[in-house]
Amino acid sequence: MTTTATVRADLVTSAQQFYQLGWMLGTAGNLSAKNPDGSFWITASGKAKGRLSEQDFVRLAPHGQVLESPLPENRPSAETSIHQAIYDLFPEAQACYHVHSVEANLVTQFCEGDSLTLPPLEMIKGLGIWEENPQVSLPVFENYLDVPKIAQAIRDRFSVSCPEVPALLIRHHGVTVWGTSPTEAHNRVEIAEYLFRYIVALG
Ligand SMILES: CSC[C@@H](O)[C@@H](O)C(=O)COP(=O)(O)O
Ligand SMILES: [Zn+2]
Repeated sequence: MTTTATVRADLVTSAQQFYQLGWMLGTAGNLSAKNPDGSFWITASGKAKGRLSEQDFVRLAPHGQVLESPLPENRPSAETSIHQAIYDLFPEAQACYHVHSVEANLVTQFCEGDSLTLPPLEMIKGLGIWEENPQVSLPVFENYLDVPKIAQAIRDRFSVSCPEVPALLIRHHGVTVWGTSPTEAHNRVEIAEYLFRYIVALG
């Protein structure tokens, strides 16, 4: 059974693994996952992601009200508005993960306008695309200092046209993925990062 404690344990484990892969260095990135009551736990802002504890989170209502804060100084991630946009747009999403890798930034040079063509590799199945020779693009968003402006751009674009994959790239920043469980979101981060590494290696 999923409890609010197991949700945080999953997020701590993923953060440690992503940190070890160099995708959550310093305080970079943020992870969230929903609870059975519709609230969600999100990493508190500015925490070192390689050394998270279950205290380093905030539980929020869908509209952002703080419901629980294990440490009084905890503040929700600066990028909470992006997680909220994903949960509002995709009701099936139960977890939303955002990481910063070097490759996610290097692929910027291969973007065409506001999308990045993904290579037609078997690994694309991990993003839910079951086609032969799939022609799939990843949506790309500009990176604004004002994070709610990024969230609004995501809402505007995805409410008109659904992304082909459960992921998006913020230019010069990092990838955000979502899934129907923390495990699925974790796997999708790994798949997205594999595709970025492949694109960069291919040149
Ligand atoms: C290394 S600073 C990165 C931040 O500006 C931001 O992009 C980020 O991913 C982490 O912000 P946080 O507020 O800790 O969730
Ligand atoms: Zn970020």
